[in-house]
Amino acid sequence: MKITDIELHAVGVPRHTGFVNKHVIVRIHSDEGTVGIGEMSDFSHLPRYSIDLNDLGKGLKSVLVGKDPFNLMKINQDLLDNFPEAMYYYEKGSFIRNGIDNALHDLCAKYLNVSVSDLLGGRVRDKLKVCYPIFRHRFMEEVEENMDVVRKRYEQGFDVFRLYAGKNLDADEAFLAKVKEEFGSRVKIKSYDFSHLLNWKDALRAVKRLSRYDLGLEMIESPAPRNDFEGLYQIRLKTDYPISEHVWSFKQQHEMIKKDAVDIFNISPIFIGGLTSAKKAAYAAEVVNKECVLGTTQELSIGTAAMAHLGCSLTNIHYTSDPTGPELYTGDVVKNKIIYKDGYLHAPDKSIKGLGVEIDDVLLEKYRVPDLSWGEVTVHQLQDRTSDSKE
Ligand SMILES: O=C(O)C(=O)C[C@@H](O)[C@H](O)C(=O)O
Ligand SMILES: [Mg+2]
Ligand SMILES: [Mg+2]
Repeated sequence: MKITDIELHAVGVPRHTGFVNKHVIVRIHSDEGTVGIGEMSDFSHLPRYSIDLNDLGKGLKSVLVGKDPFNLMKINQDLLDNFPEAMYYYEKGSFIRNGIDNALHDLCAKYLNVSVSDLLGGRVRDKLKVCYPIFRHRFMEEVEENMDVVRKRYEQGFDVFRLYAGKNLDADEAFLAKVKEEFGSRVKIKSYDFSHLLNWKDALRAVKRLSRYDLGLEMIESPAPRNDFEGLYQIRLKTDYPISEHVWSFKQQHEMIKKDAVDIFNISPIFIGGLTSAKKAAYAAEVVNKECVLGTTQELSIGTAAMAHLGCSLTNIHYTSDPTGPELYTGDVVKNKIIYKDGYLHAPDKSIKGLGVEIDDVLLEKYRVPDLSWGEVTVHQLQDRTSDSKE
């Protein structure tokens, strides 16, 4: 089989917070007539430049057209040559590689008439426990807004949440106290995510203060600046809570392994550049006896389906994971959205070939945007995924 063409479609999908995220939906065509779909998720992260999709399409065609899609390892090497990994969390080249790699998995699985799960080593589970994100408080009045989010999502079946913390500890503390008072042990807050905003000592002080409201805390995420391996190591020695960090490059993961800087690797195909690379990162974690959680950039259903297949194939996931994108957005671009029930992300049925989701062309047109250009957004909005313009 040979790749014959690549399609890239930019879409802008609003979240329930009003924040609009731009993604690129991928189609990879082959000379067998089989078409693979993928998703370059959430370009709406800093740095504040945008990619010209016409130029990107030409570049990807020059790399991929004529190649056998089953040569996944070689194609991933070629993609890395063209879109090298960087020591940066939101490297857009990783998003590009991810969209191509998950589309190639869809294409190959469809050609073999199997599920993507069968290309990833099969399943150890059919669903993943996940948590709903509570975005960062900047102002005290956001506490009640976030309590409403917990109430609404609890009614929907989510009983585990994660808190982005550290900008307004008074508000964080007030929120946790309210959750404990109103929900008791019915709701769990599985992590405080400091998003690399604090140095490790400030994060440690915040952990000591907020863990007075330990509502089932599983981990502390990103409690030091990006690539501060010493800082992760220091806080890891000084708190009983497991430390987790996102994996955004193999060099970074290697440094964290050498430093013994974390307990948990937070692995998302989007940040490491695809399912193929995410498997490598998860297996490296297993080799050094570290746990993984499936992270997220908050993908649409195509990207989330790829992550569900991956997460259900991994043996070293025992904490609550994060992919809830289809529940955060007001829309999607597929005919059959990913299913969440009782706080679990359900992987697509293995009897459905490929990723198990199908593009809805009407919705694709509904959400289509001309490019990945930036609108008027503030750093606060970008960091906390909100349309609220209070500064
Ligand atoms: O765990 C994290 O860190 C995130 O989920 C980062 C968020 O910014 C995510 O990428 C989002 O877009 O909500
Ligand atoms: Mg995080
Ligand atoms: Mg994101």
